[in-house]
Amino acid sequence: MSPNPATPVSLTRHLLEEQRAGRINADLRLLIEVVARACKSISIAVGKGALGGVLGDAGTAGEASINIQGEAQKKLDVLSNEILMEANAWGGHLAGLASEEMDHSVPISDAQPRGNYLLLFDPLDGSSNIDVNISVGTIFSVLRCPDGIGQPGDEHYLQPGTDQVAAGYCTYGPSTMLVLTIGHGTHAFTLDREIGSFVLTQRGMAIPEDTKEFAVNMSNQRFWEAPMQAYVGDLLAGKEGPRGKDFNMRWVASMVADVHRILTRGGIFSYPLDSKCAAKGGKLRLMYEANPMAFLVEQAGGAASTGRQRMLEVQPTGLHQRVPVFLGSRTEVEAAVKYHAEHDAG
Ligand SMILES: O=P(O)(O)OC[C@H]1O[C@](O)(COP(=O)(O)O)[C@@H](O)[C@@H]1O
Ligand SMILES: [Mg+2]
Ligand SMILES: [Mg+2]
Repeated sequence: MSPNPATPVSLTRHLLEEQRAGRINADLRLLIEVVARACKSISIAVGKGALGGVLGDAGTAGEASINIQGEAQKKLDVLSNEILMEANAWGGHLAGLASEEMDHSVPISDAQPRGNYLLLFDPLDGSSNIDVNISVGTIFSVLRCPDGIGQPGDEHYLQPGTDQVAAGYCTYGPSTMLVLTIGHGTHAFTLDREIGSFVLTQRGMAIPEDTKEFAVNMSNQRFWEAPMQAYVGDLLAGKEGPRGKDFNMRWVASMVADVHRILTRGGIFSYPLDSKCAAKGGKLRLMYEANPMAFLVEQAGGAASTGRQRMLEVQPTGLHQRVPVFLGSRTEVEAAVKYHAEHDAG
């Protein structure tokens, strides 16, 4: 439902209304505001592109800088991480944070009393698209810090996605948009560059149940498991095939952009297990990519799965754990899961 443009609702006002309704407390509201402010700074850096000297690989003297994922970091990966770290360094509402770009979580040491929340983020999603001016983004997830512990360690972040108290992403595209849930629907805010604040532009996003659009990196097809081969084979067979309808395909290779399209008009996004990434458990990360996106999608009436389990019920075993991902329009995710279940049942 599009809000009344005559009375724009800023993110601050929206969160205050949520607080008055008892759906969020002041600490969590403040945390989300701080993350949103950091995303505004990242949006400015991304928008400058070559003029800001932010394109290209991090690292010096031809020496690539490799993160814990074994991936060469981009300058914007590092800069976005620093912006989020600095914005949250004063602590207050936060006990600790963890990032795709850092090996271990970082406790907010000098925050007295210690904050109640843990923040996880993918500071720059879609890194392979940075240098070619295609939409990229930031993804974040918020958990409660367990009571009765001193400074949180990596083990305290290993909570299932159902325990998230907030999740969101910011996409840096033609416009900068923040999409957010605190467990009461999924809402979209557009950055009004003139006034410098996020304004509510879509309240209660709703993913259509059915879809004719799928998103997957088809170049990995020969490495997929048999059920995934069969599932996509039937999509490609179109209306002459067992699915009885034609499907279109999209792949931006920025998860934020592909998921934003799905939250806006439906579809299914998948990054399945394949023989190239099987040893790692998948390509995408559970804690700061799959879980926050799954929370947003479910709150918009969609579904999210590993292909074999509801994403939000996966018990995490590692901060940078990877999982297969299927999310989007409910009936289509259920169809993909059914191919895996039938295969596994022999
Ligand atoms: O290069 P591929 O195989 O198409 O993978 C693209 C996927 O990898 C990612 O770029 C991984 O995220 P990062 O850029 O944060 O590492 C996703 O955004 C995207 O969906
Ligand atoms: Mg990512
Ligand atoms: Mg990233």
